[in-house]
This record gives sequence, structure tokens and C-alpha cells, in this order.
Amino acid sequence: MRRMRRGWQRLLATRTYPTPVKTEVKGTEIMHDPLWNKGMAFDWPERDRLNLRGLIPPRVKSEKEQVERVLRLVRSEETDIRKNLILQDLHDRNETLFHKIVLEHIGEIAPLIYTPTVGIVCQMFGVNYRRPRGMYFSRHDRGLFGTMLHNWPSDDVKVIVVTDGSRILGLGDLGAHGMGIPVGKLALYCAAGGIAPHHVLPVVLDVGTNNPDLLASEDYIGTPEKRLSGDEYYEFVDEFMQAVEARWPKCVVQFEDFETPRAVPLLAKYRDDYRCFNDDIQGTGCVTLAGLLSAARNAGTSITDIKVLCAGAGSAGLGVCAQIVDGMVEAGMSREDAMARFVVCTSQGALGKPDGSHGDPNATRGLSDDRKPWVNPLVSDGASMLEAITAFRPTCLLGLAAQPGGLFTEEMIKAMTTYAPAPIIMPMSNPTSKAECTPEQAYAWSEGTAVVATGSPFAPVTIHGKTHTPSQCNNMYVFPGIGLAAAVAPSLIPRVTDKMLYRAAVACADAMTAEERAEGRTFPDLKRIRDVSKAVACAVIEEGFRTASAHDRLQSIIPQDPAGLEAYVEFQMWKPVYHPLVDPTPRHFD
Ligand SMILES: O=C([O-])CC(=O)C(=O)O
Ligand SMILES: [Mg+2]
Repeated sequence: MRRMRRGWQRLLATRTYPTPVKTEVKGTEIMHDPLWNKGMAFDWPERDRLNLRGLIPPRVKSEKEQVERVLRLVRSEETDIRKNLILQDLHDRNETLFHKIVLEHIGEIAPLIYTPTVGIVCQMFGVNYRRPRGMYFSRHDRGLFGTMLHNWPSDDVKVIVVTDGSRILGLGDLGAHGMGIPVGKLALYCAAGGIAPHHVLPVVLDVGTNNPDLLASEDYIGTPEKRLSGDEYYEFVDEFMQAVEARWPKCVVQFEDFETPRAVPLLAKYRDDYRCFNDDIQGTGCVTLAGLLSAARNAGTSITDIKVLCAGAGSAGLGVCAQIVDGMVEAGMSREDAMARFVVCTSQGALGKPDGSHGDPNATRGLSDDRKPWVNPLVSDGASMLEAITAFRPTCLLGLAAQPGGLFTEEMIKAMTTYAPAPIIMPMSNPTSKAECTPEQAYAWSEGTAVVATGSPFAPVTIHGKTHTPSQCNNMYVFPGIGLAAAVAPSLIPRVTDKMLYRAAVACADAMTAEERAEGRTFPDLKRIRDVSKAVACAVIEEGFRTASAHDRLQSIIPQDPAGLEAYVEFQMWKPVYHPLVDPTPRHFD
């Protein structure tokens, strides 16, 4: 083991990167393959070796010049959607350069390829349609999913992000136009998580759409029929999962933006049988827990001191609350006491004691089984959020309602400041238009005392001469790391467990530096996202070691000590740099 550990660390220290890669592909074929293409950065020896002389303009550009040119072009556009289209085109031409720009300018570029712009991208997907990316499975392909997966050129897909388009961000049913989401998430997997682009696959399960505008639209790209339901729907997803496992047994599947009534049962059905997780339930839960751990640490208190009012009882809302409860239990609280620290509100008001103060006492709401455990007798059933705040005195407001924005009002936040010295305000719904309030409002209404973390990115706010930087509490801090762990250590991570998610949350909170804490942030600077992904991946793998069988642990070549593990994960992470391309053909002289 010792020798192995020293091996990885030495390898990492001595590796000359990028390593040369042999390629059989030449000429226009290599130029038009986005995985190989370097644009004008092919140097002269390479242009000769690969039969490219004359096919590319005569100027040779450096990577730096290429990055600057694209940034100039992006910045010259006025609208975010136009900027996104420029970046999409680059993604289709030159994956290395695309991911290099995403990584080096993540604060500027992530909002253009991911939340919030990805919302508009999906809404305009049909009319803006260019090159296909990823795979689509429709009802007319039933029985053929397994064969179709062989149309995909890579024999080694490590991460799939899949959606059925039924709840795209907070925008609702966008059908097959939801493809923008898996594409955006996987771009972050590559740039922020270090998964190589040829190892990822975005997927849409086109089970139809119930969105009347799309059904009537001539630009709609999916099957213009109503959604499958009942057994037909579940059999469709079963066929997909079985086909994936048969083709790429080590792949991890991330479920994304499925509406709650499907997301919850699908996760329950698959989580013990497949390497999979649901990002909106588990990823959001994990990142929110990380935010609360961090906020409590900044305030010198514990997560068990926090009392939460959660707006939203969808898959994200309840999943997030459950994971915070797990975090409180880990910190030493009983599950019952932890759950008593939550009030969950739906659009019909709080889940509370039916005492008749809000309507007919006998007409208790028919609560679904997943909501029943969240009824809190300290508030009356159907109470408004303001009433619930007065009765329950929460110290944290979580917004996961995916309703039109503005759910958190001035009265609510002002009421919290009467008893909470630093209320934690987390408007998490995406995109920006769905945020429950803006950071500006939260800071203004709390006289600058609030700790604010949002799902979509927001700019810093200056109030009474003091600048406050809201953190972005977005799944992007955790899902790339969870997928990275599964990709580099599949035998140790046969399933994604609750404990792994808890460890991931702690690793994300622990990744904060002292300077970041001093700035009042609850999340690390986005610029360090690769470090965060690596820390999350290491934490997940460590948990995998803890639960692996003795056989799997012994068989694994992965070092178990923290420094060796970190070196191993770092070594495995893909980097967006051009590799020197070497011609494998021996030269013959006669
Ligand atoms: O995409 C994001 O920014 C976060 C997320 O999963 C969602 O809002 O559905
Ligand atoms: Mg999502």
C-alpha cells in the first residue's frame, strides 16, 4: 500500500502534461471532430503530420489568443442567449477550447451555459436548434433502446445526465426541449468535475409533453403527443436503465428535472439497484446542507441550532429538508427533535395542526405519504408563511417553491430580524425569475444582517456603504464531485448512499478557506470549483471504502490515505488542454 501511495504521488509530481496522443485520424476528419480539433492552434509540424497544411488559415494561434478571441466575441453580443449560442457553437467545434474557457472564466461563463441562461436555451431550443448533442429516446423506439445505445460512439461512458423534461428548473414541462439541461450539467462535469468529454452522455427521454404550446408549435423537436403515464411510463424508464447498465455497467446516471410525482418513485425504485442519484433531490439537499453547515460555522453555532421554514414541498423541498435532518442527526440530535425544527409550506400554506383556524377543521388536507411526516403541530394547518414565522420563529428561510418569484416578503424578513440576529435567507428556486426574493431585498429588509445564498447567481449588493456578496448555493458545487467519485472508483461506489451525500456536504463546507469565511461567504469562490469537486469526490470515495467489502477494498488500487487518495483523484481528472497529436504510421523510405 505504501509503495502504491508513493507511486501515485510520484506519478503526479513527475508527469509531463499534456501527454502526446497517437491518432490515426487526419485531414478534414480530425478538423471536424470537436474532440480532436484545435482550430488555428494546430502548429506547423502537426499540420504537416496530419495533412492539414492549407486547410486552415496560415496564422497559428496560441491557446491564450484563442480564449481571448472567443471572449471578445461573447462580450460583443448583447443578449445572454446570443452569448450562449456562440458558446454552443464552440462546444460543437472544439471541446477543449470550450471547456478551457468555461473553467478559466467560470464566474462569467457558467451563468451563460448553465443556470440561469439555460432556462431560456430550453425555452428556445426548437427555434435555435443547430447540431444534435446527446441522445433522444422516444416512444417509437421502444424495444430498441439497447441497440440504439450502440449508435453512441464511445464504449466508455462514465456519466449520463437524463431528463424527461417534465420540470425544467422552475419553468415546468418543456418536453424534449429540456435537453439543454443535461447538456449544461455535463459541461460542468467536464470543466468543473474533470470528466473527459468523451465519457459523458446527455439524454432526453421523450415520453411526450403536456405543454399545449409545445404540442402546437411547429418548432417543437420532440414527439408532439401527450406524455406517457402509469405503467407505460415506468416501463419506458426501466428499459432505458437496463439498456444503460448492459452497455456501460460502470456508468453513473444522474436524474435531472423530473417532476416530483415521478422523481420520488423513480429514485426509490432505482437507488438500491443502480449507480444513480437525483440531483434535484439529493444534489440540492447536499449543497443546502453544506450551506447551512457553513453558515452555522461562520456564526459560531451548530446546525442543530437552526430552525427552518421551507417554502416548497416538491421533490427538491422535501429532499432538501430530509438531508438537513440527516445532518442534524449526524451532529447528535434525535431524528424526531430534528424534524420538529422544520415547518414546510405548500401553496396552500403550512403543513401544520388542523385546528380549524384556516377553514373547516374536519376538512383536513389529504396529505401524500411523503408530506405527512413534515406536519408540525406548532403551527396551524394552512397558516401563511408570515403566520408560521410568528408562531415558529425560524432562523432560516429556504425557498424551493419554483413559483413565480417574490414569495419571501418584506414583512416576513422584517419579522425574522426581531428575534434572529443573522437570519439565513436562501431563495433557491431557479432560474432568476423564480427566486423567492433577491439578495438586494434580503439585505435591505434585514438592515444588512441576513446571510444570503441563492440558487441562481446574483451580483454583490452595497447597503449603507457596506458590500455584501451573496453566495450561490447551487448543486454545481457537489454533483460534479459525486459523479467524479463514481467515475474514478466505480467498484467502491456501487450505489450512491445517504452517507456519501452527507460526507459530500461536509467536504464542500470544509473546502472554504479562512479568507472566504471572513468575507461572509457560505460557499467557496467559484474559481476554486475544481478543488471543491476533488474534495467532494475524495470524501465520497472515503465513504465508499468504509462500506466496501473487504474483498473490494483489497482489490482496489486506490490509495486509502488522504494524501494518496487526493493524488489519485487529481491524476484521473481530465484537463482542458491540447495534447500533442502524434502520427502512429511508420514512415517508409524506398
Ligand atoms: O440547474 C440548477 O441550477 C439547479 C437545479 O438542478 C434546478 O434548479 O433544477
Ligand atoms: Mg435540476
